[in-house]
Amino acid sequence: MSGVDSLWEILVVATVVALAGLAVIVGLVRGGGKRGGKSDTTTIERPPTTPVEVEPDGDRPQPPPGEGVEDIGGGVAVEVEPEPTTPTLERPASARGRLARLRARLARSNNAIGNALLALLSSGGLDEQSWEDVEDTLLQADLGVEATDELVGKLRTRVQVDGATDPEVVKGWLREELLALVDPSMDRRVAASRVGDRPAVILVVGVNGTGKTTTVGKLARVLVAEDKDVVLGAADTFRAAAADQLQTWGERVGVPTVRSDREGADPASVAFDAVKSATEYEADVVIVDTAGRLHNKAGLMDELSKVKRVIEKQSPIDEVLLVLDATTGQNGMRQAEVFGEAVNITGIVLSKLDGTAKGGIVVNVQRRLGVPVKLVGLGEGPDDLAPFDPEAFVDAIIG
Ligand SMILES: Nc1nc2c(ncn2[C@@H]2O[C@H](COP(=O)(O)OP(=O)(O)OP(=O)(O)O)[C@@H](O)[C@H]2O)c(=O)[nH]1
Repeated sequence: MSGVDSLWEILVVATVVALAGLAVIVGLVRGGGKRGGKSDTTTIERPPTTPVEVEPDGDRPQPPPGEGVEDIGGGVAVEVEPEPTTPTLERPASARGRLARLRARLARSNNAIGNALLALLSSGGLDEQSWEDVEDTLLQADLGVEATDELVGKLRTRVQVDGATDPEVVKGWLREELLALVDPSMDRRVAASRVGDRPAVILVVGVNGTGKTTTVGKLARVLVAEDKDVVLGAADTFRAAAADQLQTWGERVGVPTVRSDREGADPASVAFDAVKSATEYEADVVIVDTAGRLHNKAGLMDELSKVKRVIEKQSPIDEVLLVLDATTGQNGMRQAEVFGEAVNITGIVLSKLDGTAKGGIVVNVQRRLGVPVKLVGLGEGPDDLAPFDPEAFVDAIIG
């Protein structure tokens, strides 16, 4: 064998060895983000760490369409490379006083109830027809038959005994009675603090399109504003974009998302991995988003029970939040009941309360389910989720 041949052989062997080594390194790096026994299905997506904090996008003007294209004259446009940007973190609005801040939105859609009631009650000499009108107004606001009867009964007694028609006095009664129905004594805290040596676990459920993913993203912001370490779990593996959507919410406030690489992956397995990662990460709380499901599809409700059971193999669940679209009325009540049977609901999130004059649903759903409304969604903006405050709510309704 010539010297040249053996040189070639050495070169070939060295190249093969180098390529094999490179392959091993790439494999290790890629595998680095995967977790536990289910490492082939989920990854934890950590957001970039960032030195700069900015206010949320919500109120910032968006770049005009066509930005990045520069007209260099003569009708010729060339693409301009965008300036490299430093990834930035948003600073979410503090949770305190959010409902007061959003009160105008609540009032805009629900003031009509208060105004109609006050007009009727202050009109003096209330006859049967007027009381029926009061009842209708309350029913239209989705207060429910039982609570409506109760409220009208109490107001009738007070009007009979006192006979007052002074609008301010009547307003005071209405405020008192509505507040009693909303029940300020209920514990509305969201369980989001570490329990012993483990993170709190929050599971978010509901039918399609009620606003679950949006709520999880907004809730993460509420908790980040309270300086909590949050991990998100994208167990909505049914809708392709849901995990991306959730991850984007997380990245905006520096929160990692545990998600599957594979569309249609087992949601229980992703939920399990999310809780596991949150434990390893020593997070304060993990919030698991689930796919929207119709309450009348038994298979899907079984799947949800399985997600719950599988998480519980690893950690107790501290909070199961049912997201209800406030505009769905009685159908929403039925959903609430069925979900309540499948998983033990501990709190309600009423989304889209900004677009409906049906604020009475707060009372109705609490009674039917026996669990408190803990959060309300009042818009599509990132900070349009507020802890539910009974007093601010009633004040917004009656003006
Ligand atoms: N006006 C208003 N819109 C909301 C609110 N919450 C959510 N939405 C909108 O509702 C739509 C559905 O929200 P998603 O979070 O994608 O709903 P989802 O329940 O996760 O959907 P599925 O996963 O398909 O079941 C989006 O357009 C949200 O912006 C709210 O409080 N007010």
